[in-house]
Amino acid sequence: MIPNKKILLLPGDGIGPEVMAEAQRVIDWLTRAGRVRFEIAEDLVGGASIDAHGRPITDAVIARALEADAVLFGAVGGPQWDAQGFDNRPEIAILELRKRLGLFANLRPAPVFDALIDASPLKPEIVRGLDIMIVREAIGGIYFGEPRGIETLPDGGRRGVNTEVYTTGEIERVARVAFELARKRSGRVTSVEKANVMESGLLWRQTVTALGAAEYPDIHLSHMYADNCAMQLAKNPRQFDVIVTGNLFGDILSDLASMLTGSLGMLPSATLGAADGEGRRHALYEPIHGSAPDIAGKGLANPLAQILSFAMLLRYSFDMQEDAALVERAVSAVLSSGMRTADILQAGTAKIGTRTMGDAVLRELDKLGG
Ligand SMILES: NC(=O)c1ccc[n+]([C@@H]2O[C@H](COP(=O)([O-])OP(=O)(O)OC[C@H]3O[C@@H](n4cnc5c(N)ncnc54)[C@H](O)[C@@H]3O)[C@@H](O)[C@H]2O)c1
Ligand SMILES: CC(C)[C@H](C(=O)O)[C@@H](O)C(=O)O
Ligand SMILES: [Mg+2]
Repeated sequence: MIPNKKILLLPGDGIGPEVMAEAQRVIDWLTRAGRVRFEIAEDLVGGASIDAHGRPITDAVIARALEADAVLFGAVGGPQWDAQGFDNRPEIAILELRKRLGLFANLRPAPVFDALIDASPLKPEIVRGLDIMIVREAIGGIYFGEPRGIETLPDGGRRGVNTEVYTTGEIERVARVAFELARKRSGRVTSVEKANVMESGLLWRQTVTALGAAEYPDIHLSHMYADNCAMQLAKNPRQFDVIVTGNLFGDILSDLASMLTGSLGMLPSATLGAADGEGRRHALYEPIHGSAPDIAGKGLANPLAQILSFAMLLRYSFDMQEDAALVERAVSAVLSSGMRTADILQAGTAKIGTRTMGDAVLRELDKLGG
């Protein structure tokens, strides 16, 4: 008998548990409908783990994540843990998970739902049908490069150091993910760096160019400096399909891209490792937003990025395309019915909270697939 797939839920802090609860209800709905049978476990990360264990993530949680077929992550962080110090901050949990699971490719799709065209700050004709995919390198670059740290100088001043490092191997493996995705989409990749200023950016450009020429001559590859890319995303996002970029630029550009779709509360992500000989790979799914301390505990958070992250989990980890599409269609239908959390509020729509949005998704699931 095929064993049940194991999913580890890591809700985290702030709005993390609030939005995870709604994703969990979607999992429960699919289970009741007889469509899935998962073994679900849950554990602590971030500030919640600091409170319980003194550390943002324990070895036991890393071991459970390594053993799981997929991890669904909420968000970590919050001002109440600032006093912990930099080396014990909640954010270490997600960085450590990505690193220890070898999750080098962070896929951040930014599709514009038809119902949210008016929620975008850009004109309807610019955002209608827009569907950008940012592929962000997730375990290298300036986030992890050495040397790093803060040191005291002889004159009593201090020096903060971080180092951007990329090897050709790290660049090639994430670029390959972008090229492969582009083959199934429009056949266009834009590679983004600062090759005009940084040696790591120059190596990035040379490596992506060489890989494209050698293995992906059918893909139209272009290059752009990261600062220009930020401007072009706000001005003319239709020129982009797949964007591939490093860790820091990908973090910033995906938050920017989220606003084209109406809200940061809408964007899911998948962070994938390399497949082994049997096609098995580690994977973690999470919204791109954080723990939103300003609205945490108020029941106001938009749970759709978390629910759509679960849909990505079904798609990428379990190849359950129909179930993933069902969840995405339910989200789309909810938006078409005018339901809006405060972050995507538009003229003429009424504000609802996290739970009511979750209820609405379940109702649409009943209608579409019950
Ligand atoms: N992967 C993660 O766990 C992750 C990601 C980003 C930030 N963080 C952490 O989260 C904390 C807060 O960071 P921040 O304020 O810069 O970014 P944030 O993404 O938490 O919030 C930015 C703004 O967007 C709003 N927002 C975010 N998600 C929302 C949602 N689902 N529904 C409605 N509104 C939403 C917030 O209310 C806030 O105004 C920090 O500790 C940060 O390090 C964690
Ligand atoms: C919390 C932080 C470490 C994280 C990142 O910078 O990768 C977040 O901003 C994200 O986008 O997932
Ligand atoms: Mg971010």
